[in-house]
Amino acid sequence: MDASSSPPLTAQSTIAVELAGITKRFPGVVANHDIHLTVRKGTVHALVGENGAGKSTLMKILYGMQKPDEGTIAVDGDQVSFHSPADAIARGIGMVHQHFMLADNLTVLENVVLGSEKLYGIGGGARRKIREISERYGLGVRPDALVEDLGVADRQRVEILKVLYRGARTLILDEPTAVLVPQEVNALFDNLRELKSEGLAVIFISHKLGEVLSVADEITVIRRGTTVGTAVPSETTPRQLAEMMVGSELPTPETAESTVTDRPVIQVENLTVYAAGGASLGIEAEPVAVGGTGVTGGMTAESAVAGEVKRVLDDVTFTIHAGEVMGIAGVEGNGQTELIDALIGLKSADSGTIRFLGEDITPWPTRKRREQGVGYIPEDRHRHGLLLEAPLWENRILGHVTEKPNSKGRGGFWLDPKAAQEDTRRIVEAYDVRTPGIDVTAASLSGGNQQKLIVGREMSHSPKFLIAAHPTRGVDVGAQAAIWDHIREARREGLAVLLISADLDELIGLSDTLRVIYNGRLVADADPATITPEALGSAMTGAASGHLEDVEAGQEGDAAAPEDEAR
Ligand SMILES: Nc1ncnc2c1ncn2[C@@H]1O[C@H](COP(=O)(O)OP(=O)(O)OP(=O)(O)O)[C@@H](O)[C@H]1O
Repeated sequence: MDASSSPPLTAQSTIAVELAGITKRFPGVVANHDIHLTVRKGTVHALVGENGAGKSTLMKILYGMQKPDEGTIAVDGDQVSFHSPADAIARGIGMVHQHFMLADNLTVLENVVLGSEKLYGIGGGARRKIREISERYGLGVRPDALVEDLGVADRQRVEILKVLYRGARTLILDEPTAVLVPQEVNALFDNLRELKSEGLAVIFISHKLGEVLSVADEITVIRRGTTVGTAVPSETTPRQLAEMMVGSELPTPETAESTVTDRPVIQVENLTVYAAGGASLGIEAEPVAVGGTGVTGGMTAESAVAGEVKRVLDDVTFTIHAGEVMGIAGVEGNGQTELIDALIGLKSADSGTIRFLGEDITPWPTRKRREQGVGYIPEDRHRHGLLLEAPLWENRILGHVTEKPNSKGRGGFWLDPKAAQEDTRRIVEAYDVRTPGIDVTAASLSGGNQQKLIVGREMSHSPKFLIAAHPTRGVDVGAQAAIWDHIREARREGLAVLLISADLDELIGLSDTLRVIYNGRLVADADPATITPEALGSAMTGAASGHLEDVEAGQEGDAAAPEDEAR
């Protein structure tokens, strides 16, 4: 900054937030040790570091969710002491969490005013304010839209608007791009630039180092709980940034050779699932009585009148062979969740069949599928992957209580806590789960380390078919490479994988075959060796179908690849 510019800005007046000497201890862990962070107004300040480095803890301290053991916080030059998020909000600090906190069945306006009714009321005043903020920062938020009808990117904009409505001048965004496709990431970055130009400060946490370098003005690197330096984006590469994070040179990732065989492991034919409640993809549908109850209670094909009920999965056919990773690209909400649920048995097929190693498993319950070798890395690790309040080793057993020990002596731990504890120690070691021990609760692990534990657990059972939903979401670059290596190693031994990921680099890097899902249908396929993230991203919005290389060459196809094609 040019200090002689007029009117002169004192250093203090340009600083939004200053954290000094922050230390925070948990039993067995020093999460933050003497951390210093200065965030200037009108900038995007990125915070990067390995899983468990202490980023979230630091942000929870700034947002009043946790109290530091030592250190000071200054906002706009004033020393503050926060006892709750309400205190932080009152001083203009806002946080957009990775897991959105909106009520689906309420409108945008209702969600925004909830808890802040005193600010602008609940009617015309609130609506006017929402419109004003939306226009000012280019958020494109409609106050009367129902949140459940909104896609992920729109929900995120509502969350951002919500904190701006409460008067935030410093916004903390915790891994905001993890759930977005490239086009949506660009739109978010445009929004952030608008916020900057109005003098707001944004603290941006991300593991995607390329994005960090493109959007940040300043970068602070945290390693093992302490600040190790700052980086200037124009003079830094993603690799250099990663090396600052880990404190050593990164190994060059191995290149993957194809291991695809011609032995089908999973064969899905004409799989169709109807929306239980109608318009889950945001398309109008007639209400239809749902047959059955509980999680497997989808309606029967007979009860659904064609054309009236939305097919959330529409005539889906594919085969995955031993040694093959099949990636599915798609904007969230296009049938991925239903496909996963149908494969693991949480949702019943309304028509079509699922074969596993030649056997028709369509009527099988989840437990039987799991016992026979279907591994499952769920989309929502908190809801389906972990018992947050249970110790790590009990989480090791979760979902595998009925299994007999396999040839490697793993599994069947229900009556054998010692074996579970031993295997948990092995996973902690093999997957580099950063934890003081295996008796701490899953809740006390950092997000990325929770993910590593789940992946380790599922891989331990030597699955024959792995459903992997966002297997490296929230995981740092080093741990991502390690998880890929584990999956590739199992693939070499014949594992078949269905990979669903919002990370297009991961889809392209790990898959042997690629499909695009749109509106519940597999509309396109691509060769991971040649496709670009941009072309894939564009097909995900429904802009292209058929074989994507053909589309680029101007010969649009109309169907997915032949189902038994092996590479
Ligand atoms: N409530 C808690 N109780 C005990 N330990 C905790 C608690 N919260 C965090 N920790 C520990 O503090 C350390 C820092 O965790 P933190 O969540 O801040 O990391 P992070 O940098 O945000 O990681 P990630 O990238 O995986 O989200 C970790 O070792 C974690 O296990």
